[in-house]
Amino acid sequence: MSLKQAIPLDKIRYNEQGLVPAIAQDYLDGTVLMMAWMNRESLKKTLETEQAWYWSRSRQELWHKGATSGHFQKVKGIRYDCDSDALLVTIEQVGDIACHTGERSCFHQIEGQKSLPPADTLTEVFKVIKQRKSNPTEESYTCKLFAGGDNKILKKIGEESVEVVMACKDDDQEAIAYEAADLLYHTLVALAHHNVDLRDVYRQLDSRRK
Ligand SMILES: N=c1c2ncn([C@@H]3O[C@H](COP(=O)(O)OP(=O)(O)OP(=O)(O)O)[C@@H](O)[C@H]3O)c2ncn1[C@@H]1O[C@H](COP(=O)(O)O)[C@@H](O)[C@H]1O
Repeated sequence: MSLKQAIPLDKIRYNEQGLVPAIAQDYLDGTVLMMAWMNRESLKKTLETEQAWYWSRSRQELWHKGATSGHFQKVKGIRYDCDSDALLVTIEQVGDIACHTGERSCFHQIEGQKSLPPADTLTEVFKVIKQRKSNPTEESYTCKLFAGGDNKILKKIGEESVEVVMACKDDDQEAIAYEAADLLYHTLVALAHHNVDLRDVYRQLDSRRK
C-alpha cells in the first residue's frame, strides 16, 4: 500500500490553525528526532514526494525539510493516532542531522535519564561503547577489551557464544537471556573495534524483511 492510500487526508483532525503535530522517528533505531507541524497541503506533498514537508509557523510557509542543507527526510511510513490528531512519521534522516542546531535529534540527552531521545537499548549501549573508544577511562571494562584488541574481544565472543549454546541446551530461559545480553554486548564492541556502525547491521536486517 502506498503512503497516499494509507493516510486519508480528510480523516486527519487539524487544529484551529489547520495544523497537526508530526513526530519524526528514525526508521532503523526508533530514535525520536524532532516534532514539527503539518497542514493539509504539507501532508499532501509529503505523501506525494515521500519526503517530509512541514508547515513553518515562524515563516508561515511550507517547509521542505533539508531542501537547502541536504539533510532531508525520506519518508518510510506515516501513522496517525487513534483520534487522528497526531502523526508519527517514520523517516530515514539523510545526512543524519535532524535538528537545526546540527544535532541528530532535537530532543537532547538529560543527565540521569537513561534513554533520551528514545532509541532502542542496543543503540544506547553502542553509543556508550563508541564513547569509551574515543575517550578511554581506567576503570572501563569496554576499554580493557579495546586495549586487548581482536585477541581479547574475539575470545570473549567465542566464550559468550558457547555460554548461549549451553544455556539453550539447558532450556534455562533466564540464563539464555543473560548470556545473549553478554554476547550482544561483546558483538557491539567488535563492531566498534572494526568501525562498523550498528545502523549498518540494522540496514542489513531491514533489507531482508519480507
Ligand atoms: N552491557 C555491558 C556488559 N555486558 C557484559 N559486560 C561485562 O562483560 C563481562 C562478561 O564476561 P564474563 O561473564 O566472562 O565475566 P568476567 O568473569 O568478568 O570475564 P573476564 O573479563 O574476567 O574474562 C563482565 O565483566 C561484564 O561486566 C558488560 N560491560 C559493559 N556493558 C555496557 O557497556 C557500558 C560501558 O561499560 P564500561 O566500559 O565498563 O564503563 C555499560 O554502561 C553497559 O551498558
